[in-house]
Amino acid sequence: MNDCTTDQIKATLDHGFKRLAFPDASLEKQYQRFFFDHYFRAALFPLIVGLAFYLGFILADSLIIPQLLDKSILLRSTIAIPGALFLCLLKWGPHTRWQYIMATIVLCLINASIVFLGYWAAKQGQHYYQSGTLLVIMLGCTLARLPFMYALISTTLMILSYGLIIGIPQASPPDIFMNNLFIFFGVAFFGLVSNYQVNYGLRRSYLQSLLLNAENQSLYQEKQRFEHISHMDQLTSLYNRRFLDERYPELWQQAFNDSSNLSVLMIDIDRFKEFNDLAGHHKGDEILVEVATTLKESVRSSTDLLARYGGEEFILICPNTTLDHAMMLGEKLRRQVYNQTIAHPAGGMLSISIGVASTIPSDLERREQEHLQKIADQALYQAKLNGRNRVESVDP
Ligand SMILES: Nc1nc2c(ncn2[C@@H]2O[C@H](COP(=O)(O)OP(=O)(O)OP(=O)(O)O)[C@@H](O)[C@H]2O)c(=O)[nH]1
Repeated sequence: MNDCTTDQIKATLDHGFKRLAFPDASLEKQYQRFFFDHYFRAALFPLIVGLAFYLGFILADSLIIPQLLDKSILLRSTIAIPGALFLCLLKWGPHTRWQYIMATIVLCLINASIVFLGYWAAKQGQHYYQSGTLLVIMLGCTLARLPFMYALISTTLMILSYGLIIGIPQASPPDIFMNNLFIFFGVAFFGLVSNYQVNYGLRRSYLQSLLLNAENQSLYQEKQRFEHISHMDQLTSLYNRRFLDERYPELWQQAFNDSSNLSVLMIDIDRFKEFNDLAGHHKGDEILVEVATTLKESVRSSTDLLARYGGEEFILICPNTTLDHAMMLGEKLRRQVYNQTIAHPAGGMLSISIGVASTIPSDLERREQEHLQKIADQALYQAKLNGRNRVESVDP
């Protein structure tokens, strides 16, 4: 993206721009690059066909001016062959204004060769060739896809060369010359107006596409933000139950594929009702956040999934973790919370109880997945029965 803000782009679109240039220099530079890569370079194929067409006129030369055929073949191939080679080089060449200058020179040389042929033919009494300039003017203004300034320069040079080569030596009768000149001016005017309009429209479309991109990007970011919010528990900033329900089957599937252990730890704050009753709900909320933060800091966030299961209960899913390791982790978490030495208003320190279950998934049944959580819940119940502030497990 450029340094230009969407507001600046909107302002440029609303107020327009003068002389086919954006007021912002970096935007202008970026557009120039876009124009060259996606518009100017894309004109190569029709231009090469145009050159082949120009070369094909040797056939007409053999009928109209057979006595000048040698000259025509030499002239046309000296211009068409290097011209085509140059156009091919454009395809891979870097973006510099020399590319436009060279394209302008090729167009002017084509025109000059036609005017010279016209000059020689006029000496033989033939004036058909002079209208060839019309085609080249149109080519320069439209198909060549030149920026307006280059189209203007090439068109001016083409008309000038016609005047110098045919007009001054009076190769054609004055009425034919004047008639042609008049038509060339008319065609140049229409061609240049259309070139200007196309270039202006192209710039507007470019700005609109930038705006659209920026809007799409901000919509995408908003979507990501909403998705993130919808997956988070507002109070504790842990994942919520909805995210757990989405992610748990994926972790199960992964463990099933790898034939590895998946462990579930159900974590519950002990005597929390009493805590709330004695210290107040607000203080209870603060403690919930504190415990959640301690748990979060103690687990591997890259692989383990820690979520608020509901109320004062948390769940930790650990992929690739055996029951022994899960028990050790549970013990570590229990100690971390206890060592925080949060005083319980009813006496003693605040603690947590943890129920652990682990299995290597043998199928993908939803019932099986829920079963592992139920077992961990039973283990938690067991920990409460055995006096709280403990870690218990039950074999699934
Ligand atoms: N402050 C606060 N309390 C909550 C929140 N969610 C649930 N609780 C409370 O947590 C308490 C849970 O109590 P119980 O399920 O009876 O369990 P307990 O008192 O912790 O007892 P044991 O689990 O047996 O140790 C209830 O009083 C709920 O109101 C919350 O978001 N904030």
